[in-house]
Amino acid sequence: MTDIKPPVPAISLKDFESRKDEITKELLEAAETAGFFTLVDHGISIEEINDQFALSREYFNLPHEVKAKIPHDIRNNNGWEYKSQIRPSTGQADQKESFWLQHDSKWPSDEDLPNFRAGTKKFMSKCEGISEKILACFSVGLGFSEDHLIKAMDVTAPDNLTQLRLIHYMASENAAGTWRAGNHTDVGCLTLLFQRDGEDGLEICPGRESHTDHAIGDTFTPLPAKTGPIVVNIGDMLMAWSDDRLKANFHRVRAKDTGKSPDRYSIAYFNTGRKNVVMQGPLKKYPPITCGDYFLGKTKSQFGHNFKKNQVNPTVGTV
Ligand SMILES: O=C(O)CCC(=O)C(=O)O
Ligand SMILES: [Fe+2]
Repeated sequence: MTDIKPPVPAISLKDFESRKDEITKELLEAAETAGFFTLVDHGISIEEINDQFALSREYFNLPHEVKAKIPHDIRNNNGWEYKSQIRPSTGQADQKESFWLQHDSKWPSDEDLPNFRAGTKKFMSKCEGISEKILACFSVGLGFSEDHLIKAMDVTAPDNLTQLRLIHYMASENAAGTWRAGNHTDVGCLTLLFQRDGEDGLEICPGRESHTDHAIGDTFTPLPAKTGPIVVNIGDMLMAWSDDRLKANFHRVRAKDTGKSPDRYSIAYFNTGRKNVVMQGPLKKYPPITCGDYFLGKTKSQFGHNFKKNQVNPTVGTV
């Protein structure tokens, strides 16, 4: 098998403190162009990643009635959803199930799923540590104080909106005409995505950013799935917050048009500004808006509430 080189830069976080300036440069360059990069030497071991995927698989293997004890709640976007997310770009439900979590959201009991809560929270903390490093670099790069974006996404604050999302795309056959995840940009600030060897399907579209349209008909490039490197991308909120300097680019997940596609599991950690924090870029390109208004407005449109195809957010771009 040929080893396909990922079409985005791999950025090492090794010796972060002493190499911060150099890393900041690399992160900015990637975020201002592809809007995607991978992180290596980030401090989460392959074993820790595999352990979290094992917990995720155990969760999705539960009977539907058990998962339905914590249904997706549009008010806070937490809980379990099954084939219910409609992307404005496709008008169809994504062929997947997912479980959205926050530290203080509803969790499956230890009787239903032993060790899930403790293990997953530990994983979330690891994601927080990595996110803080990247957010510190972006803060400085954008001309804010180093802790500007970190404070705005502080997961210990009661109004925090940052979430972990476990995702399971079911195995399929001859999937032409369906989408595992239709073209979209992420709503929040900074997404950390974990994938597993052999479970390809993610495709990205550098140069096609959220404030244009849905990238329909554009050429997407596969980003092969690998256990270890973290795929990172910029979301709409950080694009607006940076006066469009950092790009929230389109991506999607596909199964094979013909033949079998195995199950795909992915884990996304979505850093999002806190509900009551007012976001505005250093150049004030857009009017100030609270992260809560921005985020909930966009999220609702994807779960059948206030859904309008090609809806345009008055502040910035498409949803
Ligand atoms: O599963 C993936 O690889 C991508 C998921 C994604 O893009 C999302 O949930 O926003
Ligand atoms: Fe996404």
